[in-house]
Amino acid sequence: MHTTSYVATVELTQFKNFSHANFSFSPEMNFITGPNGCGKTTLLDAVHYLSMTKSYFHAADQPLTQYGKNGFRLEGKWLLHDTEYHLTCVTKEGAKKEFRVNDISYTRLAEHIGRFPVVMIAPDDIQMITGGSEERRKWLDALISQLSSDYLMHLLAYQKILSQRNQLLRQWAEQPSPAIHDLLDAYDQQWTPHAEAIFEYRTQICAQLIPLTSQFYTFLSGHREHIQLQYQSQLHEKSMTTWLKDVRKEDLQARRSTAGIHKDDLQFLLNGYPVKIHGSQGQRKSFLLALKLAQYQLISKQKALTPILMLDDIFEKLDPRRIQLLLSIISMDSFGQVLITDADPDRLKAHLPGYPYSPNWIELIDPVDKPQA
Ligand SMILES: Nc1ncnc2c1ncn2[C@@H]1O[C@H](COP(=O)(O)OP(=O)(O)OP(=O)(O)O)[C@@H](O)[C@H]1O
Repeated sequence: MHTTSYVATVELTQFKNFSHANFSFSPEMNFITGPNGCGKTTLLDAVHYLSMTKSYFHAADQPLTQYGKNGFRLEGKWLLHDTEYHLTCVTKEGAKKEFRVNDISYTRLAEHIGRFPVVMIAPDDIQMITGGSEERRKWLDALISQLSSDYLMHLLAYQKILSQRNQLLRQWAEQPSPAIHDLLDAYDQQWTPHAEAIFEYRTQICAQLIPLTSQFYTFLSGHREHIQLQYQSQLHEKSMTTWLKDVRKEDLQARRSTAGIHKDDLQFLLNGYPVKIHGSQGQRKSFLLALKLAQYQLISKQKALTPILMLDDIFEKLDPRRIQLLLSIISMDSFGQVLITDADPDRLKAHLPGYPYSPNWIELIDPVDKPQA
């Protein structure tokens, strides 16, 4: 039996265009509409921030702080297993970010990740399909990190050693010394167990993710198209230890680490051809939706609770039939709270007759006293 995890209210202070605003949400479907630039995406990002301790769209906090201010505050009331949680985040220029749940701060922010799960789908996510392999690894890493703090720990350690190892290789190129081999041996000994653990996690997750994504895509295409996905990793061929021995010379020449799980990728095929090259815009978007819905189902299954699903302006380029099929998927019992933004309320209204719940509408207006840069 799944528990619904949902956000009941959020309060935003000095967060982008919101000087101060409160919002209440339904535990089921929420439609957020309003003209371009009124803050629909920002509202979803506030929910994401409270759930993941960071923005979905910006790596740093500074672009989120309202122009001319020196920090922002976000508060939210979450319901999880019928218990209320108050999440608060306060940022101030030059000070450490404060993050509290029911007035208790974390020693490490990473401890918060995965407690109040969310899945976001936004237009730029299409980069996962059309962009380089880093986009797909980032997505897979965020997914698995929500499921396992052990994975996140391995990933952070792996990345730290990768950057130190690359720095060492660059330094060696400037000042070669035979001591490099002992130093690399020491790094590699520490590095290998993290690589093997990450590979193991990715293999296990992909084994579940691949059939789920295929099912969602087949459904979204009205059973007319089929996809294939593949987890690609050098570690399928041989162990990390063997790779590191085999590429030592190459690493020294290239002045960077040429083998490891930072080279992994996911391959997406539609009817046997790379969707990145051959897929139409609607087909690529459907692929993205199928991946994210599979991500949702995985998190939901492993945590035995339904994450918050946020769809930011994703209907563009989808034909009405695919929109209807998508809405029918997310209105199934296996989905919990959904937050959808669209600048066009009529597009959402057009699909309401087939929708089982009466949604909560949040209509944002273009603020007259919009803060200026
Ligand atoms: N640091 C900031 N301080 C104040 N306002 C900001 C800041 N950064 C961005 N803005 C403004 O805040 C608004 C944020 O808009 P947001 O992207 O949330 O709108 P939206 O309703 O999703 O728009 P669209 O329909 O175009 O996607 C924009 O008007 C933007 O110019």
